[in-house]
Amino acid sequence: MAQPTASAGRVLQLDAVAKTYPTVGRGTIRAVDSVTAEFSAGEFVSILGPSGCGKSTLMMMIAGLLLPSEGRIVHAVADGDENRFGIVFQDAILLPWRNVLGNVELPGEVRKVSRSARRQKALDMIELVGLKGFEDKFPNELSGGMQQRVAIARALTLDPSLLLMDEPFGALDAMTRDQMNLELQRISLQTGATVVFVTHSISEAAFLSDRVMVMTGRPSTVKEIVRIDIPRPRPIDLLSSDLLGRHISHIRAIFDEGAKHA
Ligand SMILES: Nc1ncnc2c1ncn2[C@@H]1O[C@H](COP(=O)(O)OP(=O)(O)OP(=O)(O)O)[C@@H](O)[C@H]1O
Repeated sequence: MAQPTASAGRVLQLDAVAKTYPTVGRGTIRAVDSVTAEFSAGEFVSILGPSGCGKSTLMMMIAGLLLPSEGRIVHAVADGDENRFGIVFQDAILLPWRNVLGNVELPGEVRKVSRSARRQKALDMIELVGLKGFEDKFPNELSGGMQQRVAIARALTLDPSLLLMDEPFGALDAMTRDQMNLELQRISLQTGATVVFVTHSISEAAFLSDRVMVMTGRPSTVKEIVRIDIPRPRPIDLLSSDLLGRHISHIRAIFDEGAKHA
């Protein structure tokens, strides 16, 4: 039977997606409730919501790692294209016994990409994330920010059309986080990948995104989608500008209202 495809120009559609978890002896937990949204090619969209509202659950469903209880998720890419996602989590989750090059080459190895092709791609991605010269280092020789760069390089190595990032910079200090935001902006524009980015940080979401999906408290649904109509790339000092400040205040008001929904 033919699979449904996303409408023209869309790489991803969520139609009334919901998730209810069973629990042991305590009934069920409704984590996500009727989320409907569309994502266009090359867009950077943040999912912003209070702690525990169901952001990771939504992300896992988009990645196909968890089935929705209701609704449907439609990807525009051909069915069976296993390279469509790159995923980056809060922890870099690198293999400690492999060096940077070995970690970045791993997805190519798993997919049986030829040795020379996967090595060249890994070297290109290592350069893209600013780690040229660190190919032989092991994870324990790298800072948290550098480890996350390796995780991003690894996620990009199969040319995903969709990059899913679940609080990738949540564990980093503020200055490293600003720097990583700039790097991610550059990388996303350079690769043209659609990025879906989960964060708790209103300013990070506003700075990086074309659109910010503000979620309510649990069960999480879309409170409002805010468009940030400032051309990308954006300089880091935009963070202290009135222009972005107005967007941040607007999002904060929606966020505070949505959190009460819990
Ligand atoms: N496998 C599971 N079984 C039962 N409940 C779960 C499961 N996974 C998540 N939950 C519950 O679903 C709710 C949403 O969890 P989720 O991790 O998606 O939220 P989140 O917004 O990503 O949280 P955080 O902001 O803390 O990262 C939480 O109440 C959580 O306890």
